[in-house]
Amino acid sequence: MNLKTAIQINHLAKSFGSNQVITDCSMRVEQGTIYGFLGENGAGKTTILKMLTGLLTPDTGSIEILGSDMLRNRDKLLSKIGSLIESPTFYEHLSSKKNLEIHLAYMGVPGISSDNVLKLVGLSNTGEKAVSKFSLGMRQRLGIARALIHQPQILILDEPLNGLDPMGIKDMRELFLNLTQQNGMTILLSSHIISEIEHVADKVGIIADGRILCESNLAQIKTESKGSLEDYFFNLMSGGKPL
Ligand SMILES: Nc1ncnc2c1ncn2[C@@H]1O[C@H](COP(=O)(O)OP(=O)(O)OP(=O)(O)O)[C@@H](O)[C@H]1O
Repeated sequence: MNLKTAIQINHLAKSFGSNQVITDCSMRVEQGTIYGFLGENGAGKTTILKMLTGLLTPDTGSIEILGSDMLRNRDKLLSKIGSLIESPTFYEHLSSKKNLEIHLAYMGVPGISSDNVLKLVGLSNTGEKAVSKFSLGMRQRLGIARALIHQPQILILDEPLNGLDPMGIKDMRELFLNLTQQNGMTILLSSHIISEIEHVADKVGIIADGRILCESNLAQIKTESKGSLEDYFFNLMSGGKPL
């Protein structure tokens, strides 16, 4: 099946001062699929996800989202993206529902009801509780809810499973699979939990020292490397050859 492209980045580079952290990175994420983005600490995952969501500007290279140039059509494209990058910030004194309603009003689109999206992420019972009293996992769930409420076509999630308990991780796995399979959403997510990427991803991209080492379908990795994604990842990190 020939799937349409949701995200295409070409030859992206980014430096902070004299430190080049992203070098000639190209990636392709197909519509309606889950792309798992793996790499060690400091490899450059967040920097790429920030460039995709307009939080950083690349020095060179291009980003196309849903067929449009991100750098030229940033505002229009941002309404089609939901994102959770690093620790989300909220209006701490307000409830989860109020936080979501403010975000939806800011996005200026109809979206889904805050009650429905809170149910999706398992936060229905938080009522009037201020976000300042939320645990790390609850904040992460609310961050995912905020990424979803305006019904984006693309979700970009940087380590969304951080702080979630085992049940929360399982719930999110099911939510991500449902969002792609039932709503046709495209999800690009980074995680250090390789087994979680293995559970949900259609395609995997691995980055090291700011360079994409490989981009392959998970099924192909499993068949051709004759092992788990974890084996493949560790082998690559120790200098093994990509597929
Ligand atoms: N604002 C910044 N100023 C200077 N250097 C930065 C900045 N942001 C990131 N870096 C550097 O860029 C490199 C890549 O960082 P990045 O956060 O993208 O990695 P990562 O793969 O997301 O890591 P982690 O898994 O630890 O979150 C690191 O060397 C980091 O120190």
